Amino acid sequence: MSDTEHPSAIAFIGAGSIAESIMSGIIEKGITGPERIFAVNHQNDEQLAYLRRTYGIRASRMPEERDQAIRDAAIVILNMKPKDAAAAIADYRHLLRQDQLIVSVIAGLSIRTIQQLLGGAYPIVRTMPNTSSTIGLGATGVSFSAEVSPQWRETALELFRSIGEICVVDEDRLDIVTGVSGSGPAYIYYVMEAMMAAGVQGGLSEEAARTLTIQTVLGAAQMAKATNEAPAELRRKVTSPNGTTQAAIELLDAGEVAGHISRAVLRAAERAREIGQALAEQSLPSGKQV
Ligand SMILES: NC(=O)C1=CN([C@@H]2O[C@H](COP(=O)(O)OP(=O)(O)OC[C@H]3O[C@@H](n4cnc5c(N)ncnc54)[C@H](O)[C@@H]3O)[C@@H](O)[C@H]2O)C=CC1
Ligand SMILES: O=C(O)[C@@H]1CCC=N1
Repeated sequence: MSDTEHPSAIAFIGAGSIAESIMSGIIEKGITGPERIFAVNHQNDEQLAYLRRTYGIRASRMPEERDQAIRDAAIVILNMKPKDAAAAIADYRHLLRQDQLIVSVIAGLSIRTIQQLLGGAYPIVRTMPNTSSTIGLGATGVSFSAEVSPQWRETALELFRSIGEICVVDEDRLDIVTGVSGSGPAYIYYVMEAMMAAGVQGGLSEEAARTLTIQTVLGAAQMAKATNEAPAELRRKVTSPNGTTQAAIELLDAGEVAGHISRAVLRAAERAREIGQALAEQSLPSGKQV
Protein backbone atom coordinates (compact mmCIF):
# COMPACT_ATOMS: atom_id res chain seq x y z
CA MET A 1 0.00 0.00 0.00
CA SER A 2 1.71 3.20 -1.08
CA ASP A 3 1.33 6.60 0.47
CA THR A 4 -0.34 7.97 -2.63
CA GLU A 5 -2.90 5.17 -2.79
CA HIS A 6 -3.79 5.45 0.89
CA PRO A 7 -2.81 8.89 2.12
CA SER A 8 -4.64 8.15 5.36
CA ALA A 9 -3.47 9.83 8.49
CA ILE A 10 -3.31 7.42 11.41
CA ALA A 11 -3.74 8.45 15.04
CA PHE A 12 -2.63 6.20 17.88
CA ILE A 13 -4.45 6.81 21.14
CA GLY A 14 -2.13 5.14 23.63
CA ALA A 15 1.56 5.06 22.81
CA GLY A 16 3.05 2.09 24.65
CA SER A 17 4.54 -1.26 23.58
CA ILE A 18 2.05 -2.43 21.00
CA ALA A 19 1.47 1.04 19.51
CA GLU A 20 5.21 1.34 18.99
CA SER A 21 5.38 -2.13 17.43
CA ILE A 22 2.63 -1.30 14.92
CA MET A 23 3.85 2.19 14.05
CA SER A 24 7.46 1.13 13.63
CA GLY A 25 6.33 -1.74 11.39
CA ILE A 26 4.18 0.44 9.16
CA ILE A 27 6.86 3.12 8.90
CA GLU A 28 9.50 0.51 8.13
CA LYS A 29 7.29 -0.86 5.34
CA GLY A 30 6.56 2.63 3.98
CA ILE A 31 2.80 2.19 4.41
CA THR A 32 2.47 5.82 5.30
CA GLY A 33 4.94 8.60 5.98
CA PRO A 34 5.83 9.20 9.63
CA GLU A 35 4.51 12.76 9.33
CA ARG A 36 1.06 11.24 8.78
CA ILE A 37 1.24 9.34 12.05
CA PHE A 38 0.22 10.94 15.32
CA ALA A 39 0.37 9.51 18.81
CA VAL A 40 -0.93 10.60 22.18
CA ASN A 41 -0.71 8.93 25.57
CA HIS A 42 -2.03 9.57 29.05
CA GLN A 43 0.82 11.39 30.76
CA ASN A 44 4.25 10.28 29.60
CA ASP A 45 5.81 13.17 27.65
CA GLU A 46 9.19 11.44 27.62
CA GLN A 47 7.70 8.50 25.71
CA LEU A 48 6.15 10.89 23.16
CA ALA A 49 9.52 12.67 22.73
CA TYR A 50 11.15 9.26 22.23
CA LEU A 51 8.62 8.36 19.51
CA ARG A 52 9.12 11.72 17.75
CA ARG A 53 12.89 11.29 17.87
CA THR A 54 12.96 7.63 16.89
CA TYR A 55 10.32 7.50 14.16
CA GLY A 56 9.82 11.11 13.09
CA ILE A 57 6.10 10.88 13.87
CA ARG A 58 4.04 13.66 15.43
CA ALA A 59 3.23 13.04 19.08
CA SER A 60 1.83 15.48 21.56
CA ARG A 61 -0.52 15.90 24.49
CA MET A 62 -1.10 19.60 23.71
CA PRO A 63 -4.90 19.79 23.45
CA GLU A 64 -5.07 21.79 20.20
CA GLU A 65 -2.55 19.71 18.29
CA ARG A 66 -3.91 16.47 19.69
CA ASP A 67 -7.55 17.24 18.92
CA GLN A 68 -6.78 18.40 15.39
CA ALA A 69 -4.66 15.34 14.65
CA ILE A 70 -7.36 12.97 15.87
CA ARG A 71 -10.02 14.81 13.87
CA ASP A 72 -7.84 14.69 10.74
CA ALA A 73 -7.06 10.99 11.08
CA ALA A 74 -8.80 8.56 8.76
CA ILE A 75 -7.80 5.67 11.02
CA VAL A 76 -7.75 5.86 14.80
CA ILE A 77 -6.09 3.01 16.67
CA LEU A 78 -6.98 2.43 20.32
CA ASN A 79 -3.92 1.09 22.16
CA MET A 80 -4.54 1.49 25.85
CA LYS A 81 -4.76 -1.18 28.56
CA PRO A 82 -8.22 -2.66 28.99
CA LYS A 83 -8.62 -0.98 32.40
CA ASP A 84 -8.08 2.43 30.77
CA ALA A 85 -10.27 1.86 27.73
CA ALA A 86 -13.56 3.20 29.04
CA ALA A 87 -12.02 6.42 30.38
CA ALA A 88 -9.93 6.95 27.25
CA ILE A 89 -12.88 6.43 24.91
CA ALA A 90 -14.91 8.86 27.03
CA ASP A 91 -12.05 11.40 26.73
CA TYR A 92 -11.83 11.16 22.94
CA ARG A 93 -15.22 10.19 21.61
CA HIS A 94 -16.24 13.79 20.91
CA LEU A 95 -13.41 13.89 18.36
CA LEU A 96 -14.39 10.67 16.59
CA ARG A 97 -16.76 10.30 13.63
CA GLN A 98 -18.46 7.41 11.92
CA ASP A 99 -16.56 8.06 8.68
CA GLN A 100 -13.30 7.27 10.48
CA LEU A 101 -12.14 3.71 10.95
CA ILE A 102 -11.69 2.82 14.60
CA VAL A 103 -9.22 0.00 15.19
CA SER A 104 -8.81 -1.63 18.59
CA VAL A 105 -5.95 -3.84 19.71
CA ILE A 106 -7.32 -4.13 23.24
CA ALA A 107 -7.53 -7.67 24.62
CA GLY A 108 -11.04 -8.79 25.42
CA LEU A 109 -12.81 -5.55 24.54
CA SER A 110 -15.71 -6.47 22.26
CA ILE A 111 -16.93 -4.51 19.26
CA ARG A 112 -20.29 -4.17 21.00
CA THR A 113 -18.71 -2.65 24.10
CA ILE A 114 -16.62 -0.25 22.00
CA GLN A 115 -19.75 0.89 20.18
CA GLN A 116 -21.56 1.24 23.49
CA LEU A 117 -18.73 3.34 24.90
CA LEU A 118 -18.65 5.45 21.72
CA GLY A 119 -22.42 5.78 21.73
CA GLY A 120 -23.02 4.77 18.11
CA ALA A 121 -22.60 2.23 15.32
CA TYR A 122 -19.06 3.28 14.41
CA PRO A 123 -17.17 0.99 12.01
CA ILE A 124 -14.83 -1.02 14.24
CA VAL A 125 -11.93 -3.28 13.36
CA ARG A 126 -11.09 -5.39 16.38
CA THR A 127 -7.63 -6.91 16.19
CA MET A 128 -5.17 -8.90 18.22
CA PRO A 129 -1.64 -8.22 16.98
CA ASN A 130 1.62 -9.08 18.68
CA THR A 131 4.88 -7.30 19.35
CA SER A 132 6.73 -9.02 16.50
CA SER A 133 4.93 -6.49 14.27
CA THR A 134 7.91 -4.25 15.09
CA ILE A 135 10.01 -6.17 12.57
CA GLY A 136 7.24 -7.03 10.12
CA LEU A 137 6.82 -10.54 11.56
CA GLY A 138 3.64 -9.96 13.51
CA ALA A 139 0.68 -12.32 13.67
CA THR A 140 -2.65 -10.52 13.84
CA GLY A 141 -6.20 -11.79 14.23
CA VAL A 142 -8.74 -9.42 12.72
CA SER A 143 -12.53 -9.12 12.84
CA PHE A 144 -14.89 -6.44 11.64
CA SER A 145 -18.12 -4.86 12.75
CA ALA A 146 -20.92 -4.96 10.20
CA GLU A 147 -20.44 -1.23 9.57
CA VAL A 148 -16.95 -1.62 8.08
CA SER A 149 -17.20 -1.15 4.30
CA PRO A 150 -15.39 -3.55 1.93
CA GLN A 151 -12.95 -0.75 1.09
CA TRP A 152 -12.15 -0.08 4.76
CA ARG A 153 -11.77 -3.82 5.34
CA GLU A 154 -9.16 -4.00 2.62
CA THR A 155 -7.34 -0.95 4.01
CA ALA A 156 -7.26 -2.47 7.49
CA LEU A 157 -6.10 -5.83 6.18
CA GLU A 158 -3.34 -4.19 4.15
CA LEU A 159 -2.24 -2.26 7.19
CA PHE A 160 -1.82 -5.38 9.32
CA ARG A 161 -0.60 -7.52 6.41
CA SER A 162 2.22 -5.03 6.01
CA ILE A 163 3.48 -5.91 9.48
CA GLY A 164 3.11 -9.67 9.31
CA GLU A 165 0.61 -12.47 8.80
CA ILE A 166 -3.11 -11.92 9.33
CA CYS A 167 -6.01 -14.24 10.05
CA VAL A 168 -9.56 -12.93 9.67
CA VAL A 169 -11.67 -14.67 12.31
CA ASP A 170 -15.14 -14.41 13.81
CA GLU A 171 -15.02 -12.01 16.70
CA ASP A 172 -15.61 -14.72 19.30
CA ARG A 173 -12.35 -16.38 18.18
CA LEU A 174 -10.21 -13.35 19.02
CA ASP A 175 -9.82 -14.53 22.62
CA ILE A 176 -8.14 -17.74 21.54
CA VAL A 177 -6.06 -15.74 19.04
CA THR A 178 -4.95 -13.72 22.07
CA GLY A 179 -3.97 -16.96 23.83
CA VAL A 180 -2.06 -18.35 20.85
CA SER A 181 -0.35 -15.39 19.18
CA GLY A 182 -1.13 -12.18 21.10
CA SER A 183 0.54 -13.46 24.25
CA GLY A 184 2.49 -16.09 22.29
CA PRO A 185 5.82 -14.29 21.95
CA ALA A 186 6.06 -14.29 25.75
CA TYR A 187 5.88 -18.10 25.92
CA ILE A 188 8.70 -18.39 23.41
CA TYR A 189 10.80 -15.83 25.32
CA TYR A 190 10.10 -17.83 28.49
CA VAL A 191 11.54 -20.96 26.86
CA MET A 192 14.48 -18.92 25.52
CA GLU A 193 15.25 -17.55 28.98
CA ALA A 194 15.38 -21.10 30.34
CA MET A 195 17.55 -22.39 27.47
CA MET A 196 20.01 -19.52 27.88
CA ALA A 197 20.21 -19.98 31.64
CA ALA A 198 20.88 -23.69 31.17
CA GLY A 199 23.55 -22.92 28.56
CA VAL A 200 25.36 -20.65 31.00
CA GLN A 201 24.92 -23.20 33.79
CA GLY A 202 26.54 -25.76 31.50
CA GLY A 203 29.57 -23.52 30.96
CA LEU A 204 28.80 -21.35 27.90
CA SER A 205 29.39 -17.61 27.94
CA GLU A 206 26.21 -15.54 28.06
CA GLU A 207 26.90 -14.39 24.53
CA ALA A 208 27.29 -17.91 23.19
CA ALA A 209 24.17 -19.12 25.01
CA ARG A 210 22.23 -16.19 23.59
CA THR A 211 23.48 -16.63 20.01
CA LEU A 212 22.82 -20.38 19.98
CA THR A 213 19.36 -20.05 21.55
CA ILE A 214 18.17 -17.26 19.25
CA GLN A 215 19.41 -19.02 16.14
CA THR A 216 17.80 -22.27 17.27
CA VAL A 217 14.38 -20.64 17.76
CA LEU A 218 14.67 -18.70 14.52
CA GLY A 219 15.76 -21.78 12.58
CA ALA A 220 13.00 -23.96 14.05
CA ALA A 221 10.31 -21.42 13.13
CA GLN A 222 11.75 -20.92 9.66
CA MET A 223 11.95 -24.70 9.11
CA ALA A 224 8.30 -25.14 10.10
CA LYS A 225 7.32 -22.37 7.72
CA ALA A 226 9.61 -23.23 4.81
CA THR A 227 9.00 -27.00 4.78
CA ASN A 228 5.34 -26.87 5.83
CA GLU A 229 6.00 -30.07 7.74
CA ALA A 230 4.14 -30.74 10.98
CA PRO A 231 6.13 -29.78 14.08
CA ALA A 232 5.75 -33.37 15.30
CA GLU A 233 7.50 -34.63 12.14
CA LEU A 234 10.25 -32.01 12.40
CA ARG A 235 10.75 -33.01 16.02
CA ARG A 236 11.00 -36.67 15.03
CA LYS A 237 13.87 -35.80 12.68
CA VAL A 238 15.83 -34.24 15.55
CA THR A 239 15.22 -37.15 17.90
CA SER A 240 17.61 -40.08 17.54
CA PRO A 241 16.47 -43.29 19.25
CA ASN A 242 17.86 -43.35 22.76
CA GLY A 243 19.81 -40.16 22.04
CA THR A 244 20.07 -36.78 23.70
CA THR A 245 16.82 -35.29 22.41
CA GLN A 246 14.82 -38.31 23.50
CA ALA A 247 16.29 -37.96 26.99
CA ALA A 248 15.28 -34.30 27.08
CA ILE A 249 11.77 -34.88 25.72
CA GLU A 250 11.18 -37.69 28.23
CA LEU A 251 11.87 -35.19 30.98
CA LEU A 252 9.46 -32.68 29.42
CA ASP A 253 6.80 -35.37 29.04
CA ALA A 254 7.23 -36.47 32.65
CA GLY A 255 6.53 -32.88 33.66
CA GLU A 256 3.53 -32.76 31.31
CA VAL A 257 4.99 -29.65 29.73
CA ALA A 258 2.91 -29.92 26.53
CA GLY A 259 -0.27 -30.06 28.61
CA HIS A 260 0.88 -27.06 30.64
CA ILE A 261 1.56 -25.07 27.48
CA SER A 262 -1.89 -25.90 26.09
CA ARG A 263 -3.49 -24.96 29.37
CA ALA A 264 -1.49 -21.72 29.46
CA VAL A 265 -2.78 -20.77 25.98
CA LEU A 266 -6.35 -21.58 27.02
CA ARG A 267 -5.95 -19.69 30.29
CA ALA A 268 -4.80 -16.59 28.39
CA ALA A 269 -7.89 -16.90 26.17
CA GLU A 270 -10.09 -17.31 29.23
CA ARG A 271 -8.48 -14.25 30.80
CA ALA A 272 -9.24 -12.25 27.62
CA ARG A 273 -12.88 -13.32 27.97
CA GLU A 274 -12.95 -12.32 31.64
CA ILE A 275 -11.49 -8.92 30.78
CA GLY A 276 -14.06 -8.51 28.02
CA GLN A 277 -16.94 -9.40 30.30
CA ALA A 278 -15.81 -6.98 32.99
CA LEU A 279 -15.45 -4.25 30.36
CA ALA A 280 -18.92 -4.99 29.02
CA GLU A 281 -20.38 -4.69 32.52
CA GLN A 282 -18.36 -1.55 33.18
CA SER A 283 -19.72 0.06 30.01
CA LEU A 284 -23.22 -0.18 31.46
CA PRO A 285 -24.27 2.77 33.63
CA SER A 286 -23.69 0.98 36.99
CA GLY A 287 -20.49 -0.71 35.79
CA LYS A 288 -17.74 -2.24 37.93
CA GLN A 289 -13.94 -1.89 37.52
CA VAL A 290 -11.87 -4.31 35.38
N1 LIG B 1 1.88 -5.68 24.53
C1 LIG B 1 1.44 -6.64 23.72
O1 LIG B 1 2.15 -7.58 23.38
C2 LIG B 1 0.05 -6.58 23.18
C3 LIG B 1 -0.89 -5.73 23.71
N2 LIG B 1 -2.16 -5.71 23.21
C4 LIG B 1 -3.14 -4.80 23.78
O2 LIG B 1 -2.64 -3.50 23.59
C5 LIG B 1 -3.08 -2.66 24.63
C6 LIG B 1 -1.91 -1.86 25.15
O3 LIG B 1 -0.93 -2.73 25.64
P1 LIG B 1 0.58 -2.23 25.82
O4 LIG B 1 0.99 -1.47 24.62
O5 LIG B 1 1.34 -3.42 26.22
O6 LIG B 1 0.40 -1.23 27.07
P2 LIG B 1 1.29 0.02 27.48
O7 LIG B 1 1.04 0.22 28.94
O8 LIG B 1 2.69 -0.15 27.01
O9 LIG B 1 0.63 1.25 26.69
C7 LIG B 1 -0.65 1.73 27.00
C8 LIG B 1 -0.71 3.18 26.53
O10 LIG B 1 -2.04 3.68 26.72
C9 LIG B 1 -1.94 5.00 27.18
N3 LIG B 1 -3.19 5.47 27.81
C10 LIG B 1 -3.81 5.04 28.93
N4 LIG B 1 -4.90 5.80 29.16
C11 LIG B 1 -4.98 6.70 28.15
C12 LIG B 1 -5.85 7.77 27.86
N5 LIG B 1 -6.91 8.07 28.63
N6 LIG B 1 -5.58 8.53 26.77
C13 LIG B 1 -4.52 8.28 25.98
N7 LIG B 1 -3.65 7.27 26.21
C14 LIG B 1 -3.89 6.50 27.30
C15 LIG B 1 -0.77 4.97 28.14
O11 LIG B 1 -0.32 6.27 28.42
C16 LIG B 1 0.20 4.13 27.31
O12 LIG B 1 0.85 4.96 26.36
C17 LIG B 1 -3.71 -3.55 25.69
O13 LIG B 1 -5.10 -3.37 25.66
C18 LIG B 1 -3.35 -4.95 25.28
O14 LIG B 1 -4.40 -5.85 25.53
C19 LIG B 1 -2.51 -6.46 22.14
C20 LIG B 1 -1.64 -7.30 21.56
C21 LIG B 1 -0.30 -7.48 22.06
O1 LIG C 1 -0.81 -9.46 28.29
C1 LIG C 1 -1.75 -8.89 27.74
O2 LIG C 1 -2.84 -8.76 28.33
C2 LIG C 1 -1.59 -8.35 26.34
C3 LIG C 1 -2.58 -8.95 25.39
C4 LIG C 1 -1.79 -9.85 24.49
C5 LIG C 1 -0.41 -9.59 24.84
N1 LIG C 1 -0.31 -8.74 25.81
